[in-house]
Amino acid sequence: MTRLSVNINKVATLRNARGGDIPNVVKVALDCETFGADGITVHPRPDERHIRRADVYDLRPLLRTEFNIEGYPSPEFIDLVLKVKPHQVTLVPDSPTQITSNSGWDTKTNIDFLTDVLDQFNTAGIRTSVFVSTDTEMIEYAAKAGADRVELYTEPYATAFPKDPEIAIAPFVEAARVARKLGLGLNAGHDLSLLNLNFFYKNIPWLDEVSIGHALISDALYLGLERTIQEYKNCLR
Ligand SMILES: CC(=O)[C@@H](O)[C@H](O)COP(=O)(O)O
Ligand SMILES: NCC(=O)COP(=O)(O)O
Repeated sequence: MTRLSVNINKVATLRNARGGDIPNVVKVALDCETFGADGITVHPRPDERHIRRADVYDLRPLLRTEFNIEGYPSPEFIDLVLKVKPHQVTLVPDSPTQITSNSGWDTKTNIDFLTDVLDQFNTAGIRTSVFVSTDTEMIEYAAKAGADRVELYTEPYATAFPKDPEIAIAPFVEAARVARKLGLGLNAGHDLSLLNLNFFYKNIPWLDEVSIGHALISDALYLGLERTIQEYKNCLR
């Protein structure tokens, strides 16, 4: 079964636009779970432009499904994750000024850093995932660093999909096979949508989890949150 983790960053973006508590991020997360989400993902960024540190603490005791925290492993991020102890932490190589994640790790260059950080999370009993491109050497070094899983950065797939789905998926199938051979679990995310998700799943059915935010929350404006989550779940069958 491929799990759907709903990324609620964009719900916090909307909340922050007015400075109040509408929409309430915790309520939306709990509703996502009620509507069928298998997990909740947040990506607290240093400027707290969407998810705030306080949201992460508020969510932890109330969620009933898997909690995945993504982010760059700065000392502050590591401290937050070790205190909150989510089910999974996903390491992303973002600089503080980035608009959104736009690449996977260079796991070879950063092997010492990643090994040290992953060791801290593994010791704390938190499942670890490393955000990577489809470059198979990067996946091999993620395994060497001690990751439990890799998350494939799917923006290049989403961009190439409308023109030629077969060409778009090919490097992802190869990367997924390499990850499986290395004994790594497999996640995927970024720009997955109702348009491209089912084809991705059909080609890589051993995928453990997808985390989806931007397109899913946008679709919910038209379809409502409950129907949207059901439609995304239908893409994973
Ligand atoms: C790690 C990743 O793929 C990102 O998609 C991220 O979690 C989304 O972050 P923003 O919501 O800040 O664009
Ligand atoms: N890890 C990817 C994620 O959580 C959501 O990415 P997106 O759907 O907002 O592009």
